[in-house]
Amino acid sequence: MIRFDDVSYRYPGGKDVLSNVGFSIRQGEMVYVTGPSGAGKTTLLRLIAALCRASRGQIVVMGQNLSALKPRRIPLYRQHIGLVFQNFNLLYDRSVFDNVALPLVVRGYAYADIGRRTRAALDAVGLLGREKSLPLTLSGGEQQRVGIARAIVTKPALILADEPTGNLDPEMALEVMRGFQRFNEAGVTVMIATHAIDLIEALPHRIIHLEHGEVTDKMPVAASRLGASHGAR
Ligand SMILES: Nc1ncnc2c1ncn2[C@@H]1O[C@H](COP(=O)(O)OP(=O)(O)OP(=O)(O)O)[C@@H](O)[C@H]1O
Repeated sequence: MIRFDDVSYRYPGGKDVLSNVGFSIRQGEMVYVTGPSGAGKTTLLRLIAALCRASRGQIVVMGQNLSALKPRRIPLYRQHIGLVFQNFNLLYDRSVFDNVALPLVVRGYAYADIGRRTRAALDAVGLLGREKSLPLTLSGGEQQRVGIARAIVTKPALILADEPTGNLDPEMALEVMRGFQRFNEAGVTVMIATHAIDLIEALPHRIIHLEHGEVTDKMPVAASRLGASHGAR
């Protein structure tokens, strides 16, 4: 589904923020990208979403070599990807329904299809009853679930989520992570950049851990376990 071969990336005028990164992800996998602030997690997801282009190396996603992807083909490529952001990126003067329906409207779906698909996406995140609400009348966890419904409404093969629980309390964060798990169980490949090591320890996971822009075997340790080992001493 995703293959990185010796990929490096530098922002214009800067130094490498990703260096010689290599990994592959099979269709249907659920992968967390971890690492300290500035390690390159967001950059990695941006490369997969074709929001930027590798400076060196090769990235192949869903059979598409991204270095060879023509700019005019990028919107079509992105139709297969659902993007979820930390700050929800909702339109606050539009209803929950309108927010979720937006990708379908942009893509010119028929009116009846828009209603059916939007309600199915809202149902999948447990928000069917809130379609007429404005986002600000929802809790943080519910707003993030609106963002997730919008990301899945086009039935993407791949979901990329950048720190999706960063603005949520632990209970809501777990609920959101479990939602991603359910989509993964339905066959969607999911990749989530997160600091929330404690949270993902409780969930089935594969981790790609970054340090200073490099993939490393050195795994993060949950704060809860650090506490336990201090207690044992
Ligand atoms: N637009 C930009 N121009 C120049 N440098 C950038 C830009 N965006 C990010 N960087 C740098 O690239 C490095 C990796 O940033 P990135 O946002 O990918 O890290 P991250 O692991 O997602 O961090 P965080 O957990 O804080 O979100 C950082 O050193 C950052 O300062």
